[in-house]
Amino acid sequence: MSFTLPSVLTIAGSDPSGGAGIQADLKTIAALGLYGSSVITALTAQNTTRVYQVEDVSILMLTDQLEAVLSDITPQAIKIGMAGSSASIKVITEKLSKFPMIPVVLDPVMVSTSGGTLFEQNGLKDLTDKLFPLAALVTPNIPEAQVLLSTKKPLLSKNDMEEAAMELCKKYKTAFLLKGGHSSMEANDVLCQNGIITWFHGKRIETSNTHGTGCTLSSAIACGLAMKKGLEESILLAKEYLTGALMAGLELGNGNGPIWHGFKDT
Ligand SMILES: Nc1ncnc2c1ncn2[C@@H]1O[C@H](COP(=O)(O)OP(=O)(O)OP(=O)(O)O)[C@@H](O)[C@H]1O
Ligand SMILES: Cc1ncc(CO)c(N)n1
Repeated sequence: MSFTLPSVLTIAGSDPSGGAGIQADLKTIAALGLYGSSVITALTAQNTTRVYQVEDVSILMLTDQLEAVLSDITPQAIKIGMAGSSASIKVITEKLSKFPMIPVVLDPVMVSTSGGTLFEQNGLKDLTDKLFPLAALVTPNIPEAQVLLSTKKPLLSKNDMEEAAMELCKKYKTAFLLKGGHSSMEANDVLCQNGIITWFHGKRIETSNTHGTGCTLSSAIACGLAMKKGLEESILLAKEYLTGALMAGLELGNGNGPIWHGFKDT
């Protein structure tokens, strides 16, 4: 008996400790029952405690990876995480613009949970000018939203988050899910789509093992879109999966540990 599966492509950086980046994305996609392919933008040497080193793959290698995957196992949705340099962003934009019908979820990764820099700010203009217009959804956390809005305002209250999501939506003319993991409230995320605000409520789980939560959420949303679910339903399902993976209570590593992507099977 043969079968096929919807496929999700992740374009992101590698995390050798397995909790974030490409590794988190592929685990999420497999756990949700879809086929995952991956294009690596950068290698990182990191673990749950810190980022040791970051090295972009060559532009030629990035180009060939994108061509190899897109010409063969064309995905039904794409997640972009750590985008790499301005030059990488240009290649990704050029290749993806040939597939305008594939929905893109863009996680504008800037800093790791452990505090390491994963994106050079001089690439910011290319990220926002070139990649944002390709995205069906952009998923910043609170510090990333502050950078994108050029503000130091704390964005801690419900009202602050709603206003920031609205401003992001207006400024960059696409949908934004502002994630509340870094707020002092429950783990609530706010969506602004076409000027309409929708909240996604999540219970805050008392843990410091949150390495890769953002990567997991964005790739899970891409899975929903690949299954032809609407944006709101995809976010709801992604939050539910992420909450389960956090609640599983995995303890690994000496820092902000990973979550358990395989919790559904145990
Ligand atoms: N302690 C927690 N309990 C429940 N949900 C959480 C917790 N921390 C974060 N989340 C959820 O995880 C998702 C990612 O949010 P967060 O703001 O932490 O993103 P991030 O900083 O990009 O993640 P990452 O750690 O991968 O860089 C959001 O849906 C957020 O609500
Ligand atoms: C490769 C990579 N992408 C994203 C993040 C953000 O969690 C990380 N720590 N590492």
